[in-house]
Amino acid sequence: MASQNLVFVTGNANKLKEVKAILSQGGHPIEIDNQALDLPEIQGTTVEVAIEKCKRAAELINGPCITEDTALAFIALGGLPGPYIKHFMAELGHEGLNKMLVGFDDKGAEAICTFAYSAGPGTEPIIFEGRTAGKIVPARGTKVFGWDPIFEPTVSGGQTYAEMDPQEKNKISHRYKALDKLRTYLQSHA
Ligand SMILES: O=c1nc[nH]c2c1ncn2[C@H]1C[C@H](O)[C@@H](COP(=O)(O)OP(=O)(O)OP(=O)(O)O)O1
Ligand SMILES: [Mg+2]
Repeated sequence: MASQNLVFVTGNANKLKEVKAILSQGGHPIEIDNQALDLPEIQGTTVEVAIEKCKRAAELINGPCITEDTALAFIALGGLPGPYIKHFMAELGHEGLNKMLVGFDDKGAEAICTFAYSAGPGTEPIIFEGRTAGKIVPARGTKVFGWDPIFEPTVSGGQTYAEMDPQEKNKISHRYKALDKLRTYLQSHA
């Protein structure tokens, strides 16, 4: 990156908080600015959604930027709701999301974070993906961020994301893993 700060285009305050926390750690902290735009999101794979969203963001702010898409993929449902989790979450809530899996033995799920970096309008965004495996459980913990209360990562010792200390979540999360790749890219292209 050049000397200018990176702009993270997101309307989600909780995402921004975690991204700032994760990128402030390590030897070379990366500072980011935020623009809270509600970008249109197409249907498709997590990568297709992420690429189109980032292209649109770069056009709107007319400069380099990053965007982020979060998906929650239920294994028994072939990866759905996936990138559509926001709408499923809004309509069904934690209880409804659990009920979607009632007929299935497999409660496995994967949290997927897809960052996209655009060097500016007209350039092809680059994708950085992070995945954390776990399962869907009845809600436990603080109801602060989305589906955190119903996602129990495999490596958390039985805690849901919402029961974990935020710093602990940020060490194993889908978002952390994607940002780790983005950080490596930005540092080697400084
Ligand atoms: O770590 C997380 N833990 C729990 N819930 C989460 C997490 N990360 C995103 N979420 C929720 C927010 C939204 O309901 C959906 C993703 O939708 P997504 O379009 O990527 O986010 P958004 O529209 O809120 O913000 P943005 O302006 O960056 O698109 O999953
Ligand atoms: Mg969104």
